[in-house]
Amino acid sequence: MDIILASGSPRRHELLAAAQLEFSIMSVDIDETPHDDESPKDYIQRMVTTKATAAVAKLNADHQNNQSQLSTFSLALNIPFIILTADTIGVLPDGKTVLVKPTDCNHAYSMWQRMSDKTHQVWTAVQATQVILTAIDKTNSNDSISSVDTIELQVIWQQQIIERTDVSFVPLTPDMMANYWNSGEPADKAGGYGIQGLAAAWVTRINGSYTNVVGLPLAQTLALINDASNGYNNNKIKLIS
Ligand SMILES: Cc1cn([C@H]2C[C@H](O)[C@@H](COP(=O)(O)OP(=O)(O)OP(=O)(O)O)O2)c(=O)[nH]c1=O
Repeated sequence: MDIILASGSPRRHELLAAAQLEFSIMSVDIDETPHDDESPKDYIQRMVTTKATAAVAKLNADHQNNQSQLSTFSLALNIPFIILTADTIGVLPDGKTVLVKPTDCNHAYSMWQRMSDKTHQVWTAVQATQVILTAIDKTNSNDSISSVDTIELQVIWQQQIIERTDVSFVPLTPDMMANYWNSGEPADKAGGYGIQGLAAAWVTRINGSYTNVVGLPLAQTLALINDASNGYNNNKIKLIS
């Protein structure tokens, strides 16, 4: 089943490629600001759902404007495919504080000081959204002239997983934090660090999936993709709308 990874994360591209899966890539741009007092679970589920909705809307809009990425993805009518979206956050030991990408140096320092010499968690949510390209009859019942059928993506199934990994840090000194910020690596990463990069020196141990920390729990994502493919093939999936 064709897969579109709706993500701008180079780490996610690399991880899915490591699974030797064929997939296409598109990016979506959404507001990732957490709501006040939003729980980590509510936030991360909202993120992957919003990214999936934005991806479907972008593909439909491009198609309507005849700039169809659908043709780019050579998607066929009535053949389902999967849109994968993901979101990674840090969660402090209080179980409530969400750690996203740092807005600036001070924000990074404030997160790191609360992670220093402690164990936090990294959560990644992944959503598989199965869509199908269908011809929609837009006949207007108020007049006898039916408009030309249009082709639209319809969601027929979606499922989310959330994977959690414990990550323990060494005590962080001001020099360690300053040097790391100046490396430029923290800017585009949840919690302001990359375990696969220079921050590997900060990690004493993890408990759980390593790829989940990097941004895509690979074994679990492959199981989700299989669920979607097998579900459709075994006619377990009914059209949602
Ligand atoms: C904790 C951690 C996060 N990250 C990255 C993974 C994600 O790319 C990023 C979390 O931000 P996300 O918003 O999850 O992802 P993104 O904005 O990079 O990409 P998109 O929303 O388009 O899918 O942090 C690492 O690379 N290494 C790490 O150790």
